[in-house]
Amino acid sequence: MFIIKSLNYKDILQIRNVEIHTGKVTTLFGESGSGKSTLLKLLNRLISPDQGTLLYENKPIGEFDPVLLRREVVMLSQAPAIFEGSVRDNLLIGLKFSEKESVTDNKLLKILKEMKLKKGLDDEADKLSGGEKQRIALARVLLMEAKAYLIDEPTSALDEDTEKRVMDYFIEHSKAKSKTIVMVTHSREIAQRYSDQILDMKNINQKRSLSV
Ligand SMILES: Nc1ncnc2c1ncn2[C@@H]1O[C@H](COP(=O)(O)OP(=O)(O)OP(=O)(O)O)[C@@H](O)[C@H]1O
Repeated sequence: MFIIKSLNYKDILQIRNVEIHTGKVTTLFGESGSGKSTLLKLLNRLISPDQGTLLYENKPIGEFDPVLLRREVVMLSQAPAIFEGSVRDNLLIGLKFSEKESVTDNKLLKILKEMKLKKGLDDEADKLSGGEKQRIALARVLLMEAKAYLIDEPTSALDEDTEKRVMDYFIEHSKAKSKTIVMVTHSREIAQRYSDQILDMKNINQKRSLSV
């Protein structure tokens, strides 16, 4: 799905050769500041490389319309965006952005259950806890049925048990539909449990690894 060669972004990231495969889980693992979020932003065309090759579906990513690209390659950033309004509004907003058909309350209730969220669809979203907001954001992304999900520490605010249940569902559901996942985590256990490929950011970022 993505091919990266000799990529350079400012003094932050240098990647010689990385391939991110369709339908697989690729995990970016590494110390704080190693460029994990920067790589996700490159894959979503929020920023562009200074040098090198970044292909999406075998075409330079710069040739894609950014809005259309972001409907296919959906990013969930570290601090989940929660808007004023109800839980329902917040779940459906991704579908609106993608200009996709809305879904029934039953489907929304089912996904809340899978996310282990005991909240009603009419509850106010900005009153939710940090971990609840993360799960709403994750559910919103899942509902979009995009081709790829770029998820940046999506469960960092959850307790271990809830994190495992939510991630089990997210990964199983996505894999069953051949979605591509690129995720950032600081948890070695999460990385090992779910990944088809783990990119050690110290190693792909050669400049940093040489200086270590
Ligand atoms: N636009 C920018 N201009 C200059 N420096 C930046 C920019 N964006 C990020 N950086 C720096 O690049 C480095 C990598 O940032 P990034 O957010 O990608 O790291 P990370 O691996 O995701 O870190 P964390 O695990 O702490 O979230 C950091 O030192 C950060 O301060």
